[in-house]
Amino acid sequence: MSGVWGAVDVGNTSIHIGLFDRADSRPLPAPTTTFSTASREPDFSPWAARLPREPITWNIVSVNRAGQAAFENWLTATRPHDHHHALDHAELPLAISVAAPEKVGMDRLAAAVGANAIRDPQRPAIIIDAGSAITVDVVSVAGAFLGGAIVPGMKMAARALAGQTDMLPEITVDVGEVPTAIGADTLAAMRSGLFYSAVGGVRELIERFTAQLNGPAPQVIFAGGDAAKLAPQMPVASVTIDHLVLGGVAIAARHAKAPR
Ligand SMILES: Nc1ncnc2c1ncn2[C@@H]1O[C@H](COP(=O)(O)OP(=O)(O)O)[C@@H](O)[C@H]1O
Ligand SMILES: CC(C)(COP(=O)(O)O)[C@@H](O)C(=O)NCCC(=O)O
Ligand SMILES: [K+]
Repeated sequence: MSGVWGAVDVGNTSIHIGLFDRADSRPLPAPTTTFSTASREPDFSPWAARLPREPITWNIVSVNRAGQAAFENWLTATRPHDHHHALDHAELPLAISVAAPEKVGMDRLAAAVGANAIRDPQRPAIIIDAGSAITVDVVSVAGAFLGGAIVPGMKMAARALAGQTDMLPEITVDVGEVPTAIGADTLAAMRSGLFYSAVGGVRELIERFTAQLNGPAPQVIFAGGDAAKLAPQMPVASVTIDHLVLGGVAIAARHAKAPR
């Protein structure tokens, strides 16, 4: 058995992969190596040379079946001695207080596992995973996943504007760019609308979740490709943890009864 395990987060934009040291006993383990590739037509080859020779066991959370199949096929073809396992909600060390836990995205649940490992146990947490979609979710003071909200991500909203109009082009909202609110041309107006509607949406959801929880102030935790754009715009303090989902997967692997 190798001293590392692999964690894989298959989202709708990216496949994020991390290697974890099995001896990492921190509440939220951090990957020693990470690699990301596009979910659509992923290319794992740049990474293959960096993997140890010994067989690795991979735990996967996926919300994109084609991306998951591409990873599993690559593994079978190039690393036939490795094992892979797609985690199920029931395998997570997490109470899931919704009627249909099997329907919740495993990335949302793995992020909740990660959040539970780092939050103040006296406070609930609000988790914003700003990826293809922006999910804003809650774990209670007791650590249970309560659900949340799902919003189109900025890139998705930009594609929708371009795809469903005649005159609007497809634009990107670049990292580090804080648009002028009053856009003086089409592109500037789109940039403003995409950015501030995402900012405002997340802010409103944080406020409403906080009011509904009606207890100690929630801790706010950001993750995902657009976290760096959104977190600085919030009126509340937050932390951004890039490896929240992968770390949650590593915790699940650590808690699993059978050695993986
Ligand atoms: N280099 C990049 N490639 C693709 N998307 C990026 C990049 N940098 C930031 N993003 C933003 O991050 C989002 C995807 O985040 P990610 O966490 O990879 O998503 P998912 O978990 O859905 O796969 C995109 O919607 C886009 O706005
Ligand atoms: C909400 C999501 C699309 C987010 O996916 P992502 O942005 O990480 O690619 C994904 O978690 C999903 O498909 N969830 C299933 C439905 C649910 O969570 O209720
Ligand atoms: K997401």
